[in-house]
Amino acid sequence: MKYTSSPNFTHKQADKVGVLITNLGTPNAPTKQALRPYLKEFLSDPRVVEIPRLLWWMILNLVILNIRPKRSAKAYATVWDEKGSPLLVHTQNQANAVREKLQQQWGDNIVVEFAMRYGQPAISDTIEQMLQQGVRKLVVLPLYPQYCASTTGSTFDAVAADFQTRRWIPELRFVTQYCDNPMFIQAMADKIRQHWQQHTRADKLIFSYHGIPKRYLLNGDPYHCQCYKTTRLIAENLGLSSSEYLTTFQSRFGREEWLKPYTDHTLKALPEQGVKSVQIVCPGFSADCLETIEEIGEENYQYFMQAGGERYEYIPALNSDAAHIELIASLINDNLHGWQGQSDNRLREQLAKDLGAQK
Ligand SMILES: C=CC1=C(C)c2cc3[nH]c(cc4nc(cc5[nH]c(cc1n2)c(C)c5CCC(=O)O)C(CCC(=O)O)=C4C)c(C)c3C=C
Ligand SMILES: [Fe+2]
Ligand SMILES: [Fe+2]
Repeated sequence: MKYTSSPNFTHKQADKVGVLITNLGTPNAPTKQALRPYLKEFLSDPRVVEIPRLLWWMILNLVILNIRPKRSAKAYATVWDEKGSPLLVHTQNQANAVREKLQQQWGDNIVVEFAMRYGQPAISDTIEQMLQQGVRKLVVLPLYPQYCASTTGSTFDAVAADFQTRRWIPELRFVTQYCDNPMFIQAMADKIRQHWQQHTRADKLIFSYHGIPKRYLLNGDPYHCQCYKTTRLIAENLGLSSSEYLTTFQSRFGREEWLKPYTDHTLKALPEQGVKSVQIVCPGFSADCLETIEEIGEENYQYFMQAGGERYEYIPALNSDAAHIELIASLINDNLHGWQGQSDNRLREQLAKDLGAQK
């Protein structure tokens, strides 16, 4: 059979609304053996590395996958704890909290799950599980505040690839970005204010976002623009003047030029310019992960201090903060219009009765 069917379907089954929260994904363990398949899946995605396939296949398989797994495993080992990868743990906690909140509001006709674009739990397995529970309307919310083809676009590809295999696809709503959502901006600004209250302010506030190749921006990706918009709105909310903050881009991969200014270069240069204390915040990451805990919290801390810096603080991601859960629930509620009512289910119940009566 070309298309998968819906074997458990009965006419009596109530239609459910599904909410699928996604993030990037993480290896199963901080080991070379676990890093290899994870990096292979991630870096084979043509949305992530836009290089002619044959050339990239050779570079990836003959060079990168022989070097990077060991190096990355070492980095992951520094952030891993007894519960596992921070990204997985935070995403799981976010989904649990959002589920509790939305089910209080809408009852158990709403199904909330999370999945990862790469690794587990996989998007297609999770969609399958949700459809088995009777989900006929699906909201997908990738937890990337700024749209990027490599992350958000790729998540859409994974959902679409799953649908291509199905006979009966659900209704779909897909959130592409929330870089300027007032609740997001407020939550980020409040997080920074709370940090200031506990630690006082530093000379500069640095907004560091994950980079992408500059070529993607020149080819029309809105990510760079949306990162700057997020920074501007948070800075306005905090009443900062332009000399009090900077936007930078971290986590370069490969040799080509990425979005500038680079976070590491900036931090190495600031002490010489008289900036001895900095606070770093990463509004592109909805959960703390390797790139914030290790790269910003440890690696870049070393660069700044070794260059003559005196004080360096990382302000954590929103993770499962109450304001973040409120924001996520609100983004979902914005996408439930016309879906939350009981009318569909009443119609279905009526239909089931009618069919019963015909027998
Ligand atoms: C937040 C948005 C992200 C963008 C944009 C992004 C682009 C991007 N990333 C790579 C390569 C790697 N990224 C890695 C880790 C990683 N990346 C993001 C987010 C974005 N990436 C997150 C949240 C994480 C952390 C995952 C975790 O498990 O904690 C890695 C793996 C680690 C390593 O080996 O360094 C790679 C590789 C590219 C090429 C890219 C291009 C657009
Ligand atoms: Fe990345
Ligand atoms: Fe990194």
